[in-house]
This record gives sequence, structure tokens and C-alpha cells, in this order.
Amino acid sequence: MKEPLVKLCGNRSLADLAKTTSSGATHLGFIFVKKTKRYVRPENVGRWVNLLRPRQKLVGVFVEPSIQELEEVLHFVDLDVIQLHGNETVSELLKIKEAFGLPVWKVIHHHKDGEKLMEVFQGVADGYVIDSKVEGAHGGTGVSFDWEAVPKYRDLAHEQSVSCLIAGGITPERVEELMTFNPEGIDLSSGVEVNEQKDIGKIQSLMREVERYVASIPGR
Ligand SMILES: O=C(O)c1ccccc1NCC(=O)[C@H](O)[C@H](O)COP(=O)(O)O
Repeated sequence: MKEPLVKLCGNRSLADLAKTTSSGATHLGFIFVKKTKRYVRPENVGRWVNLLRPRQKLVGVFVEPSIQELEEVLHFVDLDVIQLHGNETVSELLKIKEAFGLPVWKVIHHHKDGEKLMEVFQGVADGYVIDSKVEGAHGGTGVSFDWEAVPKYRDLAHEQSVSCLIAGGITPERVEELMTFNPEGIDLSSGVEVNEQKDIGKIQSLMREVERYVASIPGR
């Protein structure tokens, strides 16, 4: 078992980013989906990351973006990963990979055919984020799915030799329970927020739980 990837997503301000970068998170996420509550302007994100020079990988979250939309963001922000959080097709993923040469993570909204959908993206997606399916929303809902399903998603991604992060309603209080299913990585937004801002206390208590889990891995 390896140390889990930790993605802190939905950074909305320089203050949020200062808190998330100071944690041991491996990935920091930004929502570039217009008309959603965590949308951030790419020019602002470009400025923030230059001020902070984060060591962590930067992930841009999009829903069915056009190539032009992606170009506009990448002009300002040097993303490490493009995360597609909508109903994108294999051919759309291929076009995006060809256009930018960046790793593309596909979000699978957990449902009974989630595994079949991962098979469809085999050899194309460079990673997966498994999130809850909530009517009328794409992500950042604070709603979790049945974590009994985590091992099957993790193993399928492992067979494809790509990463798999679990998202949806994870909180510092519940992360210990989630870790019993040995996810490769976790992705949080609402669970480390208070009043729509990232909360340093919640981030620190999340990272303490993750460290406790890491310390319990045999051979450490
Ligand atoms: O966060 C949003 O507002 C959002 C909007 C549209 C598409 C995706 C969005 N969030 C994606 C994320 O990566 C979240 O981290 C993930 O869904 C987990 O969210 P939460 O349940 O709040 O921890």
C-alpha cells in the first residue's frame, strides 16, 4: 500500500490556496466551470500560483469544455492535469489529449454501470476520479456514495495502470472509515470548507488522519 494521493479541490481565492498549499496535499484543484459557485477566473489562478509557487500538481476541473475554453485557461495557468467532470466521450478525450499533451482524468459518477464506463475509457483516460451522482450537479456536492464500491474501482484503474481518486462528501471525521477501503487517493472540497472558504483547522485534521493511516501501513 502506498501513501494516498490527496487532492484539495475548489480553491476559490489566494487565501484558500495559501491554506491548501501549506498542507501535504499532492494535488490542488480549481473549478473552471462557469456559473458554478467555485468557478475561478484563470487569470486570477495564474497570479495566485505565481505568488505561491506551489510544489503540488495543479488540476483544472472542466465540464465538457471546448478546445478554445481549455486554451483560454492554459494561457494563464500551467496545469499538470485536466479533469473532465461531465459526460465527455472517448473521442473528446482523445482530441483534448492530442491538442495539449497533458494527462486527462475522467470523472465517473458512481452508478451501477460505473465499471463498464471505465472499460470504455481504458487506454485513453490517464486517471479517474469517482464522484457521487447527484441530480442537477456535477461535483462539489458534499454527498458521498457507498464506499463498499471503492475497491472495485481502485482495482480496475490499477489494471489499466492509471490512478483512481475517490471524491464526494469526504470529511476529516469520515476519512478513517474511507481508508479502510484502501483508496489510492482522495479528493475533497466541501469537507474542508467553512462558510465557503477552505478551513485550516479542517485541512490539518484531515492531514493528521491521513498521516495516521500512512503510519499504520505495514513496513513503515
Ligand atoms: O466543486 C464544484 O463546485 C464543482 C462544480 C462542477 C464540477 C465539479 C466540481 N467539483 C469537483 C471536485 O473535484 C470536487 O472536489 C469533488 O466533486 C468532491 O466534492 P465534495 O463532495 O464537495 O468534497
